[in-house]
Amino acid sequence: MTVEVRPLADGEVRAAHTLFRASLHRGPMSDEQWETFVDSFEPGRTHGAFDGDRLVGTALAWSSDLRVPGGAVLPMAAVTRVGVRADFRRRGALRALMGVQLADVARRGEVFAGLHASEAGIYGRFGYGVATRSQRMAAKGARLRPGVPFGGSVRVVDAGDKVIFDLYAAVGRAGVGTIARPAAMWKNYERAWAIKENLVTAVHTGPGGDDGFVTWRPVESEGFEQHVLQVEDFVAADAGAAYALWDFLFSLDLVERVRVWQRPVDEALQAAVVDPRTVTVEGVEDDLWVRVVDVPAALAARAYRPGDPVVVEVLDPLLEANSGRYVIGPGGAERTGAEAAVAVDAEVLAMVYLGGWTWTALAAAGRVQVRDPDAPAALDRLFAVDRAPFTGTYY
Ligand SMILES: CC(=O)SCCNC(=O)CCNC(=O)[C@H](O)C(C)(C)COP(=O)(O)OP(=O)(O)OC[C@H]1O[C@@H](n2cnc3c(N)ncnc32)[C@H](O)[C@@H]1OP(=O)(O)O
Repeated sequence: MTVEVRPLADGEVRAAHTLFRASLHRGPMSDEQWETFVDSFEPGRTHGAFDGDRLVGTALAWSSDLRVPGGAVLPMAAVTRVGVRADFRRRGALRALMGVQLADVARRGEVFAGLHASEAGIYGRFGYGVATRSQRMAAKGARLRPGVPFGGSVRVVDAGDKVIFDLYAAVGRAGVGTIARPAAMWKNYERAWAIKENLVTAVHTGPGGDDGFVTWRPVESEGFEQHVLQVEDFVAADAGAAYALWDFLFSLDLVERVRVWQRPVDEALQAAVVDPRTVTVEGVEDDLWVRVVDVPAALAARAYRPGDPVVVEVLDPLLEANSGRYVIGPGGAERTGAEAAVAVDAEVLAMVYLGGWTWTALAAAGRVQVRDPDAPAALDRLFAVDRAPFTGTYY
């Protein structure tokens, strides 16, 4: 038995979406819901896996991009809606989908693929690694300390106001690890507005104009006096805008707790509040899983800090063109015939690429083959970044 994978025609996409929803134990969309969703597929980028003429699995991609250390922005396929029929699991449908999809991403000249994983055990085998992480936080009775630098004003905008679409592109992309949000990604907002979900958005205006926004769903916890604000989206151009939005959230009436599930791991909210115990870090979790699809292009595009050059061998049996040795130094990276000081697979390369993990830590964990014991520390000097990489866009 072989599974065949091909791009789906527009008329086949609804069946694929129903299959994907079933893989998450959800029922099909109503016609009304589908109306608001149908154009969230990029033509030619939804793949189907077939057993004969029966659709057994699906995966899609959107055209996005990724900011890398040094500031370059490189094309990235945002992969999502991956699912296989319950009665066809563990028969190679996902493997076939991943193979065809990654080849398609490479053919399109996209340097990366990126996804959010439902389970952490799935995607490493296909060369995806945890490139950015985020912290999940809850605040109860929190107040910012006097002296936390922020200002400006916050306004609540009407449901359906698309001001945040352009605002994200204008102010949300400064950090390493941030990605473009193609129109299809905003469909979740449009769908929530269309079916009148209680999704509230507030925008911060700083000295230079609008520079951040936060979106939340209020959930009643114990009576109307005690709501939990579940923050879904939190975008800020800088720390001043972020603290102004935190201050606004903390100040709202009839709120028992504010929960935010994705903030940068190096945001020091506990140090910015009067009582650090009013803010709980509930977990540090994988954010974006990245697959480096074009290793020479990716290595050449990011910036490196001063230090001695190091030769790294990349082992990538799935995308064999990436395999080989690269000399990496302050001036850039290129292929070399010289002997390698370390060797890594595609998953580990993705983990260190944006600076979210150090080479020394991954070497200590047995994830880097070390041939020269000085090499991991030398690579840490080259790959160092100022801020922890953070994506903060869930899709
Ligand atoms: C980006 C996103 O959309 S994330 C959402 C992913 N989808 C889901 O979680 C929905 C529920 N799950 C499913 O639909 C399926 O079980 C999938 C997509 C996770 C896997 O599909 P399958 O067709 O069963 O995978 P396939 O048979 O190709 O397995 C390939 C390999 O992955 C492994 N694998 C598959 N699923 C899992 C899992 N959940 N955890 C760990 N390993 C897994 C298999 O054991 C196999 O390993 P091997 O290469 O060492 O033999």
